[in-house]
Formats: sequence, structure tokens, C-alpha cells
Amino acid sequence: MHTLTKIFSNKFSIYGAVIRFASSLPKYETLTVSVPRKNVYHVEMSRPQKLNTVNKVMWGDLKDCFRALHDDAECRVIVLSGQGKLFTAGIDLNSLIEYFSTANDIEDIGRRGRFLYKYIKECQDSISSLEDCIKPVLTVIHGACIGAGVDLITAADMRYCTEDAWFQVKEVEVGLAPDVGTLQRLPKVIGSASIVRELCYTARKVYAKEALDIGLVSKVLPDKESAIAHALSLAADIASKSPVAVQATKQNLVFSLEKTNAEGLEHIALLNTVNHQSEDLTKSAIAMASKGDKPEFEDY
Ligand SMILES: CC/C=C\C=C\CC(=O)SCCNC(=O)CCNC(=O)[C@H](O)C(C)(C)COP(=O)(O)OP(=O)(O)OC[C@H]1O[C@@H](n2cnc3c(N)ncnc32)[C@H](O)[C@@H]1OP(=O)(O)O
Repeated sequence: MHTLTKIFSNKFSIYGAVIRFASSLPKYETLTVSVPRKNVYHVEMSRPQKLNTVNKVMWGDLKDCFRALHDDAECRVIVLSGQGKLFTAGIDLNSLIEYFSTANDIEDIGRRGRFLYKYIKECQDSISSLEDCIKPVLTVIHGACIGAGVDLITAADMRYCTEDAWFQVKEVEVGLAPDVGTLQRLPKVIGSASIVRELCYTARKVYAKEALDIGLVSKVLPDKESAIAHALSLAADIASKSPVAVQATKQNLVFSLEKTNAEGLEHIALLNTVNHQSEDLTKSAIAMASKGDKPEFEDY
């Protein structure tokens, strides 16, 4: 057997798959990032002992991580999951209490309002970083996905869950109206205003089978291991395609959510005015026409 392993500065390649050394990956206190497949990045919420609850540090880490991956040319697809017994139990209620108590210490209503507004906007930015990231984000949900978890997964591109998974828009039960994305994105994800309102007003749990029936998830897998394997395999398939084409597709899908068809069409026409000149298109077309090998694409 000839030598198939090449050493680079911060990555190595085995059988053509470039794997980054863990030491060269970004580090976060509440997230773990790995590269299990070529160009596929796995982000895991890693506060299992705290049920992956979203505290102040995790709000910041999520935003920093997805912004970094947006700019990382080697990263083409991201899989997001949670370590431990469940995906996430939502916002860390202790950090929520701390935040309210800090707000209450501010005497003036105007200044208190400014403080609260800034906090909500920071949390919104953190969730929106998944949608703003130009790389497709697949989520794998096991156990429970509560409150802020629903905000998080609805900002992602695709959702897969395990048979034991359940989802809960729990905010009204803790005296809040959801304010970091669920009310905006869930209706677009599941398409039934009636079901969205029922879930948001009652805070009832949605179990895996119903989640599949209403289109919240694309597929239910038996357990976490098979769900992660399924997501990684899909991610690897997407990562093997032209990153120019995949990323323009996400950009235009996200843009078109808020726009008329005419505006969406104009946007993709402008994007493709540039992208039709990409070598990816030529490579793909030649491979298709000649029934040749699957093309390899440069990082983007
Ligand atoms: C600007 C605002 C932005 C975003 C707002 C988002 C709103 C939300 O996210 S609302 C949803 C908040 N989350 C919850 O209400 C979940 C509460 N937890 C539970 O219902 C349960 O813990 C469970 C997730 C169903 C798991 O149950 P179980 O397996 O029986 O474990 P427990 O014994 O209940 O919990 C273990 C341990 O974790 C602590 N904990 C659980 N959830 C939270 C939480 N969200 N925040 C902080 N701590 C949490 C729980 O108190 C236990 O702690 P011990 O010290 O071990 O007792």
C-alpha cells in the first residue's frame, strides 16, 4: 500500500479527505467543534451537566462560532447537536433570573428599557447567526428541545430527531412571549398558522411523530447515534457539491423568505450573474455531460 497520508501545517489528508487537527479548530467554553467528514463541521453544545441550557457564555459562543464558520472556507456544511441526555432545556433560568435582577437594580425606566433591549437583541443575533451563516446547518435533536432550543432549530436549514425527542415552545409557561425567533420562523417552517398558535399559546409538548407529521423535522431516527450518522451522511453529500452553488442556494432561499417572488428572482439573477462564471459550473457540466467522475471543488 502506498503512502496515503500527507501532513500539512494544520491539517492532514487520508484517502483524499482533508481533516483538520483539533488544535487548529476554534475553541469555545460551551461548544465543541470537530470535523468528522471532509468539509463537514460538527458543532456540539457541550454543557451536558446543565442540560445544554443557554447561558450568557453560550449566547456569545453560538454567535462567534457560526460567524467564524461562515468565513471558514474549508467548512461547507454544519451539523449541530447537543451532548448528554438531551438537545437543550432552553434558556438557563438562573441566568434569566440574574438578568432580571440586574435590570431591576437600574432605577430609571428609560435606562432599564435600554438594558433589556440590548440583551434581547444580543440573544436574537446569536440565534440569527445560524440563518446568517451561508453554510447549510443541519440540526440533530434528541431527548428534549425546549424554549430557546426551538428558536435555535428553526433558524437552521434542516432538522432530524430521534424517536425519544420532544419539542416545546415553553415561553408562556415561564411568563414570556418568545422573542428570539420562534414566532417569526416556526410559521415558515411548519406552514400551519393554526398549529403554530396552538403550540405557542398552550406550550404543549410535540413528540417526534407529530414533529414529523407537521414538517418540523425531516426524518425521525431510532436513536442519537443513527440520527447523527444520518445527518453527517447528508452533510457529506451536500459538501461534495459545488460550494458556490450550495451557498448561493441558501443565500437566495433565506433572502426569498421575506420577499416577493419578483424580488427573490432578481436576487438570484444577480448572484448567478457572477456564479455562472465560476469554474464549479464548468466542472459540474463537463462531469455530467461526459458521465465522468464526480468533480472535486475548491474551498470557497
Ligand atoms: C431574551 C430571552 C431569550 C430566550 C428565552 C428563552 C425562553 C426559554 O427557553 S423558556 C424554557 C426554559 N426551560 C425550561 O423551562 C426547562 C425546565 N426544565 C425542565 O423542564 C426539566 O429539567 C427537563 C428539561 C424536562 C429535564 O427533566 P429531568 O430529566 O427530570 O431533569 P431535572 O431534574 O428537572 O433537571 C436537572 C437539573 O437541571 C436543572 N435545569 C433544568 N432545566 C433548567 C433550565 N432551563 N435552567 C437552569 N437549570 C435547569 C434542574 O434545575 C436540575 O438542577 P439540579 O441542581 O440538579 O436540581
